[in-house]
Amino acid sequence: MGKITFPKDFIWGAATASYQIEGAVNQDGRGESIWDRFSHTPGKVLNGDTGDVACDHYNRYKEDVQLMKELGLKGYRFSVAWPRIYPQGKGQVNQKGLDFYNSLVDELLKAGIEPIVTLYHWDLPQALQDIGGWDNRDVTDYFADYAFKMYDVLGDRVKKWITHNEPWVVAFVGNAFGEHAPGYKDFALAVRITHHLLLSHAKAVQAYRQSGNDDGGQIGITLNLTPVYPDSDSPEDSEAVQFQDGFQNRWFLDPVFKGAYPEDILEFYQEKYNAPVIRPGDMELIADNHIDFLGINYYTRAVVKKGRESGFDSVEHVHPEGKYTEMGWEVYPEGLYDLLMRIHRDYNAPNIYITENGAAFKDDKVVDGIVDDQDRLEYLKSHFEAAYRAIQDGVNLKGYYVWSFMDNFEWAYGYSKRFGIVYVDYETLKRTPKKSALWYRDVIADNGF
Ligand SMILES: CO[C@H](O)c1c[n+]2c([nH]1)[C@H](O)[C@@H](O)[C@H](O)[C@H]2CO
Repeated sequence: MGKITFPKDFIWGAATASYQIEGAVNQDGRGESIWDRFSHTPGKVLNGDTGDVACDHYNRYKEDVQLMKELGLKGYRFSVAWPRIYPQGKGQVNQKGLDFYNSLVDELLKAGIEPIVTLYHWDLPQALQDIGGWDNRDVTDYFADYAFKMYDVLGDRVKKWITHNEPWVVAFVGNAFGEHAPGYKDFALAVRITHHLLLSHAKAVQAYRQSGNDDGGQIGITLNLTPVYPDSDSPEDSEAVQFQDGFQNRWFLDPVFKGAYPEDILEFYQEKYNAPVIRPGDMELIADNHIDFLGINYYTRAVVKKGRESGFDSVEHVHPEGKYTEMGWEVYPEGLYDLLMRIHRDYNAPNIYITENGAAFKDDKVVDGIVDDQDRLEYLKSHFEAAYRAIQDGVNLKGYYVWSFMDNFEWAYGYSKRFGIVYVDYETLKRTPKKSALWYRDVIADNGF
């Protein structure tokens, strides 16, 4: 592909999340989160790593924003730690927590960087988990109250909001697979939680419309969407694709855009798990609170075939020959094009932002003190090209936030996986742009490559 130039005002950014970078977990009145509890539980996180210090962004944010400015970032996606605002999840507000995010937003605006704020990126206040967490329907109201507080405090300057980051991961990885906080292995619980997450999303959108701070503002949700391909053209493999696409993608896309769960998956869940628990009015609330944009986190595709067991959910993942990242995820930029075109075609999405895309690689080659992450540079370049093709074919893609601005706490993998375009030395906490960051700086300056 020759030189490409993205649309004027395309937002080139980078993304992070509170628990993964902030550290300072006991500073300035922050309450405990489910990730504090989970990471401090032996055996849950590789090497016993925790987010206690992470990148110490809470104390180094001015330095980090300065580095973002030097790289020329147009946008920065970060999340608010709910336990910094409401240490008990509700009730007493922690002013020092509000002060931090107020100051961070001011630093970003001074640097000419537009903030896009995620309200929930997995660090639920432990006090709410102690009363059932997302399985307790009351938590949907506590989330809306927390959201309203953030709109009130930051809404005059923050004009792009994301209610949830990846409700599928929150529900299933944390409550069905047991690999994330709070660590349950109960599929029916996970299905119930998906409904409460979507309900809380709708209530947070409603709160935004009522906040009086939504003038010129936009609110959306970020979904981890994975295009699914069949291993063969057999009817069995097509059925496996139908389930996997429904389980991972349509279960969230349909309610958000069409106000109803996909019939095939709903029927399957009701029969097998007697879930979700939907009250009268719930679907109308979800249907009536439209989003202004969809955030898409894209990393890789899925290739599936019918599994050995019987049943709609009998799916086996296939791993084709090709290049893989350190997470074992196939490098498949075409999947981003196919996904964007599908969302455009099937859901007529309003504005779309890629709210996360990036890769973990070994980062073990250093030239003149700079990590020579050519593999990450090429990963990003090929995905930018796929995004560009989608824009040329009519997709309303308005921005791209690379995951991640800097190396950080990679959940159950701890600090063993590096996604950053900026290298973090965890001994000294020194930040050093990698080759990919210096290349990205030029892409941003030229609005293309
Ligand atoms: C299939 O990947 C998921 O969509 C996904 C990947 N990632 C995510 N979601 C999370 O939003 C980030 O907090 C992770 O650090 C990041 C890298 O693992």
